[in-house]
Amino acid sequence: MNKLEEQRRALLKSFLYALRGIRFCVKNERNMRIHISAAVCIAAFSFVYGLSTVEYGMLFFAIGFVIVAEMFNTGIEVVINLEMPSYHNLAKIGKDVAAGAVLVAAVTAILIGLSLFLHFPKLPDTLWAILTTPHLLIAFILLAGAGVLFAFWGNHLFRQK
Ligand SMILES: Nc1ncnc2c1ncn2[C@@H]1O[C@H](COP(=O)(O)OP(=O)(O)OP(=O)(O)O)[C@@H](O)[C@H]1O
Repeated sequence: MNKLEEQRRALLKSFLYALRGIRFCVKNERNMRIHISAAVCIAAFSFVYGLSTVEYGMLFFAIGFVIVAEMFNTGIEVVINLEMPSYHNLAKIGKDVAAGAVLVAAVTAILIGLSLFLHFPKLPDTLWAILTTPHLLIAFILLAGAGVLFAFWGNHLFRQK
């Protein structure tokens, strides 16, 4: 195997490990699935609402920020559980700080969401348009229902090892 092929394989492997990490979080962390479901519903709403390119950038950054925070939290929890399965004050601080980071990210995302969507009369007009357009209403009800199912029972979609 030549050097280039070796590098290509190493790159592919690290990409697969990263995907495995994402899969672990989605499978094992209900909060992660709640974030994903909420993000999909908000993204769908934003397409009806209509945002500028910069606003879409802010929205997707806020979504990614929360998901990344949740993944770091999960990683820290796993390492603490490995190193300190019994009660320890430092383990408690570590987990509480990691959970605090997710809370900060979520509050930041909510503030960004409010600054993007809290515009009058655009917000009530969009909600009214969804409520009075049957295909949009059905699409959002199905999306919200699927989101709830995925958030609370989505772990069953994964093969149990
Ligand atoms: N080994 C430990 N020593 C001391 N306190 C701990 C320990 N493990 C957990 N805790 C405390 O219990 C809280 C909950 O921990 P847990 O591991 O159950 O995470 P969690 O809140 O269920 O996270 P998630 O819902 O994201 O999986 C922590 O924030 C921490 O305060």
